[in-house]
Amino acid sequence: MPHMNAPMVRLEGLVKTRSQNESVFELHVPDFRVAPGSMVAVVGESGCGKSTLLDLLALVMAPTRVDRFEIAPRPPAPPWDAAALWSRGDESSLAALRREYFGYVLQTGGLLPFLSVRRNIELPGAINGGRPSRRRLEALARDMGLESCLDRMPSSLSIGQRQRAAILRALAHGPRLVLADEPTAAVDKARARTIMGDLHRLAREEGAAVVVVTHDTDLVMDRADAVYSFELEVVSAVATRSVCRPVAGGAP
Ligand SMILES: Nc1ncnc2c1ncn2[C@@H]1O[C@H](COP(=O)(O)OP(=O)(O)OP(=O)(O)O)[C@@H](O)[C@H]1O
Repeated sequence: MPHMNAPMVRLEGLVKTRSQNESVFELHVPDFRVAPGSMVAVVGESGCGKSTLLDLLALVMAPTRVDRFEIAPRPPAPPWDAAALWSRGDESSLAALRREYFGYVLQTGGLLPFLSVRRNIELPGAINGGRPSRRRLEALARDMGLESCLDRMPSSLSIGQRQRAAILRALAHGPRLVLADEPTAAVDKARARTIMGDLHRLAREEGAAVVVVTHDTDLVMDRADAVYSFELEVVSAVATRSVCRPVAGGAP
């Protein structure tokens, strides 16, 4: 079916300008795409614009300019025109898109310490009025090796287990786009590899698109379907420009 390879996220000609005191940072994203079932990694040195790009993709930060910004969570239904939603200031549609179709994995997991792992995983769905079925949740937990962890409190889990639980939480309500900000920052290299592998496999099985931001290029080079990086240019004493492009051989 032709729509199977249509990008879930398509970003073209984006510019985001951020200023702080007298310094100005300008991020350029000429062409960024993520296909369903694929994992795209965003790598680069500190300050190159990774979090800025993730915030733009998460629809929590408005682009300064953008030629095309489309999100197609349910092909063959036509994509949402995020550029038009931003230019109309349609916050409620942007919020609905985020709530219904997006999942997030944070650096340190972000599990609430006073709820069991199961309740943590059910929470986003409960807020949206649709918690995952017990069967789905337990099947996913089995798949992630977390069966025995569901009814425990996060503090009794290892850091690696907590991070896998956070991935499970992001995926349990069936998001179409998963945004992961340094999801392996808190674990050692061997665990980080396993977690990245799990994230990729689950995304593929679920047909979700994943964008993962990381400092660790080695970790994602042979795992991601595409890798984007940044060319940072100091324009003047106060201005920096960063251009986000696919790394050779990693174009989606
Ligand atoms: N709230 C803000 N207001 C203005 N400029 C900001 C703000 N936050 C970040 N910046 C600037 O935007 C640029 C990109 O920051 P960003 O956080 O996206 O980089 P990053 O690649 O995620 O860095 P790190 O790996 O250190 O988290 C930096 O020059 C930073 O100083």
